[in-house]
Amino acid sequence: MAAEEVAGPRATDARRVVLVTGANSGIGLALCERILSEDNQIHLCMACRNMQKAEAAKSELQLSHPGADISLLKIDVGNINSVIQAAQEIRQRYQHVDYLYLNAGIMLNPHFSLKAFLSSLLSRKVFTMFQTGEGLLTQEDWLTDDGLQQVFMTNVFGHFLLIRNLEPVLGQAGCTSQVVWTSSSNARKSAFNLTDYQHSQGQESYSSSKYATDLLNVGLNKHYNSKGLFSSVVCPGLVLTNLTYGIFPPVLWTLITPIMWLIRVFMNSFTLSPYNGTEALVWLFTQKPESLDPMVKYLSCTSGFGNNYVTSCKMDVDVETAEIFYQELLKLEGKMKEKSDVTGDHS
Ligand SMILES: NC(=O)C1=CN([C@@H]2O[C@H](COP(=O)(O)OP(=O)(O)OC[C@H]3O[C@@H](n4cnc5c(N)ncnc54)[C@H](OP(=O)(O)O)[C@@H]3O)[C@@H](O)[C@H]2O)C=CC1
Ligand SMILES: CC(C)=CCC[C@@H](C)[C@H]1CC[C@H]2C3=C(CC[C@]12C)[C@@]1(C)CCC(=O)[C@@H](C)[C@@H]1CC3
Repeated sequence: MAAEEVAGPRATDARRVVLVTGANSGIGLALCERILSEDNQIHLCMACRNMQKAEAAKSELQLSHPGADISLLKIDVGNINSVIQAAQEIRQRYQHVDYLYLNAGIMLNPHFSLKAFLSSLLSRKVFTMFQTGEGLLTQEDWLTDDGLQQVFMTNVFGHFLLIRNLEPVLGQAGCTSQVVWTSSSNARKSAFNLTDYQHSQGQESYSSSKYATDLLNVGLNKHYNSKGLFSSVVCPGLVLTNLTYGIFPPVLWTLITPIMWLIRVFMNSFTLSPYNGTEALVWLFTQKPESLDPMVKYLSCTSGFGNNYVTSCKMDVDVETAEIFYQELLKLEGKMKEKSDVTGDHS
């Protein structure tokens, strides 16, 4: 194992540990950069699935923050064994994880509906459409090797398993931990179904997974606040990253950038750059977790003049549904554990 992989704060070390999933690009990488600027005394753990990309991102950060204490961790949140192994590694490395940014996420092969776009453009729904993307996108989805829906596994369940397996290092007496999910304003109740929470039937797996994230946030706060673990959800706004380059190619986004700057005069959700998009995530880093509202989503916003700020909006979730969903996830966790025990798959 490389020296940097065993490095990390020990029992006597007062440095705060910040772990970010999907840290090698887009919002995750910008978040790492901004958190190091906020506090250069932290220990940053970049949790990524591709170690080559992770090394490149780490080198980039060390150029802008020489001397920063950064380590890498391999995790594929779309794979159960990888999550369990990564959690084991984290428990060995750290006594306590102070911030857990659950940011890795995917939208598989999105299809844009020009017809829906044009009809919304001429309707009263135009603002909602630009803010949430509602009705404009459908996506594909497929099964993982574990037999779960890929988008659900990556965006929701892999991260849930990570939290469950990190219990010993999250939220200890007198020492809280904060979990921050990169959710989305694209989360929609009507795209989510408790009887098909993996979204195997529909074509809006992304909306469904982000709504599931919002529900899970409520469930986690209910079950873990008393243990010192606090969870929040954030929407970074529309940000140009590899995720949005799956909708249109970069050149097309570049061509419509002046239009998007114009839209931003009327809509604060067009944050556009990863730096702007991380505003709410960085703001949460500076907040007392006990003061946060589990029923709201924190939104990164950028004004027409390019100033960043944070707002919040009440989520369309109810505690009963959140609890039922939470129990479903526990059942699924048990089922997957049983399956791996039966197959003897402990790799
Ligand atoms: N861009 C936007 O407008 C918005 C994005 N978001 C959310 O922000 C988050 C970050 O996305 P964004 O920065 O835009 O997109 P990027 O594609 O740039 O970043 C996604 C990150 O997640 C990683 N990732 C994907 N799948 C896995 C996996 N199975 N295991 C581990 N890591 C994985 C990617 O790694 P790799 O490089 O190896 O693929 C990458 O580092 C996502 O959760 C997304 O849903 C929310 C609202 C708006
Ligand atoms: C700006 C112009 C003239 C055209 C772009 C139209 C759409 C491609 C665009 C409008 C609103 C966008 C949007 C998203 C993707 C691209 C749009 C649909 C998201 C769904 C991307 C991922 C998210 O998580 C959401 C927060 C975004 C919401 C807005």
